[in-house]
Amino acid sequence: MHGLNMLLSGEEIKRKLNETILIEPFDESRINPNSYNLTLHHELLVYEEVILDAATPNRYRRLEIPAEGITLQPGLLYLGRTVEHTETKDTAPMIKGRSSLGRLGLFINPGGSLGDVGYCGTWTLEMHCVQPVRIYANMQICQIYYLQVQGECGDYGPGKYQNSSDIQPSLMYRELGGEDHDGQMELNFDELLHESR
Ligand SMILES: O=c1ccn([C@H]2C[C@H](O)[C@@H](COP(=O)(O)OP(=O)(O)OP(=O)(O)O)O2)c(=O)[nH]1
Repeated sequence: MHGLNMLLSGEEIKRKLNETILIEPFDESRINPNSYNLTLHHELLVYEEVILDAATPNRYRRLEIPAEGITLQPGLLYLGRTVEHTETKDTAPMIKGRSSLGRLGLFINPGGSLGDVGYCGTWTLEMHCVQPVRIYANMQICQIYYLQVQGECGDYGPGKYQNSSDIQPSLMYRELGGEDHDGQMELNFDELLHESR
């Protein structure tokens, strides 16, 4: 008989891999005693609004993390994503920023983020820092861990973030009656600058 809210060990994550847990790509060296380290994709989004409005799409700019890294600035929210696509069939996945980065004042999904049983996709990461801090693409940024769930779960299939493969800004506006069609506009300053030359 399993206890409530049991946390899967690293060994159990490996046993369930490709059965009820998918982590793609998977690297055995990133298994921890009771979690697995996920890595940072090379793109970030930063909102370009003076005030973020929960009820409408907000414009954003896309940044590429160069090989030499990028310095994050305090006072801005950076959205990133994991390189890895994950899926679970019968456990609730959670992600949590690594303590090694918390110790640099870089907060990733503060408080940890609870995923849904049945979520398939890459994870959108919410990051902000206390002091300017340099980060690099492909660094091991957060941990995913798995909780066993008591009782039946509904289907997350139609969830609004299901099958994310890009960084996904907030879709809260859909709940608040905001229009989809005026677009969560992506601002391509670099392209505009090129065109005006
Ligand atoms: O920081 C996070 C938290 C969650 N997720 C994924 C996994 C989760 O299963 C899904 C939905 O997350 P959550 O349930 O927290 O979002 P919501 O705002 O309640 O949306 P929904 O109504 O679709 O559940 O998004 C992320 O990518 N990043």
